[in-house]
Amino acid sequence: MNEQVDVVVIGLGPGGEYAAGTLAESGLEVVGVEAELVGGECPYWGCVPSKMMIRAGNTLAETRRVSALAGHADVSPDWGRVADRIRDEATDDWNDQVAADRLVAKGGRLVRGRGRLTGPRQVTVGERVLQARRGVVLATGSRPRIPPVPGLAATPYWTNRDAMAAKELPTTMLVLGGGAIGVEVAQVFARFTCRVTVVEGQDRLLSQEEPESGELAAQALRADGVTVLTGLRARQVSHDGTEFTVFLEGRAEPLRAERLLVAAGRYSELADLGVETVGLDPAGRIVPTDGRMRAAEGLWAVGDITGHGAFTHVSMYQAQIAVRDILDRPGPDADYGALPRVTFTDPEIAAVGLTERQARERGLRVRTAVLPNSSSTRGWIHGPGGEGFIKLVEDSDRGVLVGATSAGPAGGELLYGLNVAVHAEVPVERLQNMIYTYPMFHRAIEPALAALR
Ligand SMILES: Cc1cc2nc3c(=O)[nH]c(=O)nc-3n(C[C@H](O)[C@H](O)[C@H](O)COP(=O)(O)OP(=O)(O)OC[C@H]3O[C@@H](n4cnc5c(N)ncnc54)[C@H](O)[C@@H]3O)c2cc1C
Ligand SMILES: NC(=O)c1ccc[n+]([C@@H]2O[C@H](COP(=O)([O-])OP(=O)(O)OC[C@H]3O[C@@H](n4cnc5c(N)ncnc54)[C@H](O)[C@@H]3O)[C@@H](O)[C@H]2O)c1
Repeated sequence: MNEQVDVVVIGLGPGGEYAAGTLAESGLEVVGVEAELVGGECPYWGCVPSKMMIRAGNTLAETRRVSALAGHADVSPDWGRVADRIRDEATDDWNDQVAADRLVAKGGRLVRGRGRLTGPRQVTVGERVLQARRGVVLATGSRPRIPPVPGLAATPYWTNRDAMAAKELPTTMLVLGGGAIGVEVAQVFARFTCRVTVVEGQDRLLSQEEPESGELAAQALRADGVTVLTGLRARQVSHDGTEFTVFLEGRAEPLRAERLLVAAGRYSELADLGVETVGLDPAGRIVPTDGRMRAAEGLWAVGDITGHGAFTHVSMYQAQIAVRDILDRPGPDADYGALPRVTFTDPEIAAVGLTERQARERGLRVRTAVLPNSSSTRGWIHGPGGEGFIKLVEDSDRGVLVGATSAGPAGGELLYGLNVAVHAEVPVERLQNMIYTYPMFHRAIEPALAALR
């Protein structure tokens, strides 16, 4: 069956769904192709359920601080409440009808199935061949990377999908990987009394971020009873029907646990997308794009597949740019200089732009400052749970911030001001002469600016 349409969007995660819906609303004939659930990883197995868990875990942690601040509270964690809320409020029990209807209400058409490029501006889904007059948007996201550890593939390991859908928590869990997923899930599960061990191959948690961020994450996890092992890799994994046994390099004693969560990064599979039919490398790790998200003639790519940061906000930002380009509307090219990200541990660890190391590697002349929250009035008032810091990275030749980290109880929200400063290249001298509200956590930015060395 051959059909002519204006645009075909393959993959309806956050970026694809936005692009398909917006293009359809603008009057184009749009087909969205989705192999699983409309909405993608974020609402069903990613951001939304994980943040719902974290909200619950943080509530428990806060009540445990009552004794230090306000009296006495007895808390009995109940994972059932969290699992129910994820089923009822977040995922509709992993049913995407509402999202599918939303696309149709905007004028789009949904084709369920796995799409692949079969030539320029052409997508095939099963027997159906869709010819897209304007072009195709590729938004097929990413999947968990399973490291090639001997034995691992044959075991019933968990990925983020199993962790997000868990109706009951295991009593013990090993987490392979101390990145964003590893630390967020480890802390929540520990707060619901699961005994968790995180094994991270690099010498610190959150290894892409500032060293201070990794240290803070490790401190926070340890305070919740998590065992944190860094600089160690698994060399053999097995499962005996009940329990996992994991041998680590350089250690004779194995680790054992009821569950093993693999959180060792994600990858995009291009081999089955037919990208070679439009001149792209099917063995590539990402789809390279220009500033307008163009990947080839009549092809745009957005989201995790572009390799510019596996975040929902990146996918949606890119989708906005691709939509503008498809509709021939003016607007700036994609700019990743002020890419914000937040790891939702308690305390939240947020960052924008370059780390100190990245800035130095780019040959910038760098001044930095690190200020602990405890040195600010608000940090001191907050007491337990107020741990964190502000770190600033300045390109001293230009006198602007090129990176910043804000960690603390509101670290993610506080990042917004720093995000604007980095994005808009606000001169440090101007930042030093504005009024900072007393006694907010963000007030620590003022002395941090003064401490740049
Ligand atoms: C546990 C977890 C927590 C996260 N938390 C956050 C967070 O707090 N904040 C944040 O910004 N990001 C977070 N992320 C990352 C975020 O979920 C992803 O960056 C985002 O979902 C990527 O969007 P995307 O548009 O690239 O597509 P995806 O969400 O990856 O969706 C791609 C869609 O394409 C479909 N598809 C794939 N191949 C085909 C095909 N051939 N044909 C048809 N359909 C296809 C898939 O079924 C899927 O629905 C988290 C991720 C995880 C796993
Ligand atoms: N709050 C958020 O925005 C949020 C939350 C979760 C996930 N995400 C996104 O999803 C992506 C995937 O998350 P992730 O945590 O799986 O990946 P990640 O890339 O953030 O971290 C993976 C970690 O696993 C380690 N690792 C890899 N192989 C290993 C091995 N064999 N043994 C031990 N450690 C190993 C890596 O060194 C790395 O630190 C993130 O990069 C992020 O973009 C975002």
